[in-house]
Amino acid sequence: MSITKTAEWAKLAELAKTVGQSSIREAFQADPSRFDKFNMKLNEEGNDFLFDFSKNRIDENVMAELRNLAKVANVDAMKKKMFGGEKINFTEDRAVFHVALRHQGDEMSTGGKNVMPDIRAVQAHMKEFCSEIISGSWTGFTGKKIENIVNIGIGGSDLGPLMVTEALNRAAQLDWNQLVSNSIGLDCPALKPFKNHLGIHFISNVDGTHVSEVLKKLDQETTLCIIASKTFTTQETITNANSAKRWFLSKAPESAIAKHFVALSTNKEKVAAFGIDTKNMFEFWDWVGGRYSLWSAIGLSIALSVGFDNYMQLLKGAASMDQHFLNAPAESNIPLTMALLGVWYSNFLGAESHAMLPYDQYLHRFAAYFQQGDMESNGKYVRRNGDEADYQTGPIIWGEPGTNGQHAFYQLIHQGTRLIPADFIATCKSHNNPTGDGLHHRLLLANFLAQTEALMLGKSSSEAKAELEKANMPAEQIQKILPHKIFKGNRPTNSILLSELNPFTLGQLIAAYEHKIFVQGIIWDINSYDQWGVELGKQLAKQIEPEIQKGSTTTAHDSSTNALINFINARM
Ligand SMILES: O=P(O)(O)OC[C@H]1O[C@](O)(CO)[C@@H](O)[C@@H]1O
Repeated sequence: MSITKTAEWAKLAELAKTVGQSSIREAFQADPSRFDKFNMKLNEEGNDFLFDFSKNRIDENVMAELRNLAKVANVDAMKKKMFGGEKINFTEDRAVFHVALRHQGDEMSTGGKNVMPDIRAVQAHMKEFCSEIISGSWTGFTGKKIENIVNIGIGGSDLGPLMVTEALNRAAQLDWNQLVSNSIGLDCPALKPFKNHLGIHFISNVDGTHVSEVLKKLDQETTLCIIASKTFTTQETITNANSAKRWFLSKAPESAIAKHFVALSTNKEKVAAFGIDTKNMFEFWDWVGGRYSLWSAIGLSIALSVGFDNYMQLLKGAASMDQHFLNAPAESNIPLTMALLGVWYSNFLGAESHAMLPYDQYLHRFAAYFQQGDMESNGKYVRRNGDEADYQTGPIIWGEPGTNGQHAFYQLIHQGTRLIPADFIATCKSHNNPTGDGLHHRLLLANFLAQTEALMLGKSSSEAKAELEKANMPAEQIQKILPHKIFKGNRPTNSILLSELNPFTLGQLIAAYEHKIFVQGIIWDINSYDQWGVELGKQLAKQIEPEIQKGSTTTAHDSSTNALINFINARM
């Protein structure tokens, strides 16, 4: 039965006409303890995680009905199946078991096999390798230490490591206290740096510009290439890897490949065929989805960048969120609540997108990472039974860090015609304090807080009018300008506050969003763990590639595709 035919769905559709249209501003005025009712907190290993969802068009009734919807959709049973290693990715006949990769105990089984010994063996290999590279005991073909790491991969084999290495990029290179002679003391305590001396680079796009621009700055003697590909067949990655090999061999002998190329993959044969010694391969398994793979060997570039211990802290943070998701009751379950709010806006209030707005420059790739995480997972119209969904599924995920976004697209969130629920993410402490008195971080947080308040409150006609009158604007002018100065408000936001950004809290944050995606996929009755939708374009690209030849013409396609190919071929 379609979820839309349930009594719970019908009740929510009714509530959408009342509570869904009601004023959040008035709800706060009517209930001074609204925040207390609609926030959830975690404290793990000295790290605080606050999820405030009080600035939403909800009441207790709506939340209870949303939780009932999760119940009829069997979220709890499916959650147990995922953590139990069952093959819930039925179109690929695979378990969805990335949670095992960050498990802190000794047993997690799928298909009757405890996978923890294999996971620990790969982690031990990663640890040893990281220690050799970071300490410099691993040397290149001319005896020099490795200085630069290049991760060659795409999608899940790129975006996770890229996002996390950027997020933990705090290095101990800039001590503002020494630069600012009249420092008035640190408001923001200096936090621990994570990043070490290694340069980390990423090559993903098949555009030859990407590989060229990255490699031109590097030296073959001191560079390590990590070829990251679950399948080791992805066209972009193999093309880039071959070009990197060509670049390397222009200066080094074939025998030096073992010191400068390692592979992260599930496919031993293809790795060997590429010319990488399988001793230098870090394995993972088919039950790790590409977009959930940063917890596996795919995280090697992260471990190299911030050290193995910090990498394990990231996994530990994710594991703590796993336990919370698995065991916390629905009434205090953060990922479940994030998911239910998304369903509320997508399915009952017509929202088409969801903005992710981290007020933290280190998280500048966070939205890009979850574009794949969410949209490749839940961008599907076919239900698990093969029927077409008669409701909206995955939203469009987008976002940029604040405050930059404020000067770019927030106009549309404030006064546009669309409803855009948004997650605002910030940290209480900053890693950087250029003025010595915490000014930057206070301004950042003031903007973070002001935006969610403004989106919720809006500005009424009388408020806008009073402002204009105070500025002594002539009545005629006020009349003309007033409609443009009104903000309807009532725009929903969640606020997520971390005490600080560190490997542990980052792990928690990522895992929370992963589980949100899981819950939504269950409610929408889709398989969140396959990605057949990216196949058709790949197939056609393979067919078209040989037709792109200087001077040749084609009539094999529709008139637009033919004309485009012929236009290119005439100008190459
Ligand atoms: O790691 P691989 O096998 O090279 O795949 C890269 C990416 O390609 C996809 O299969 C499709 O975009 C992703 O799911 C995956 O993360």
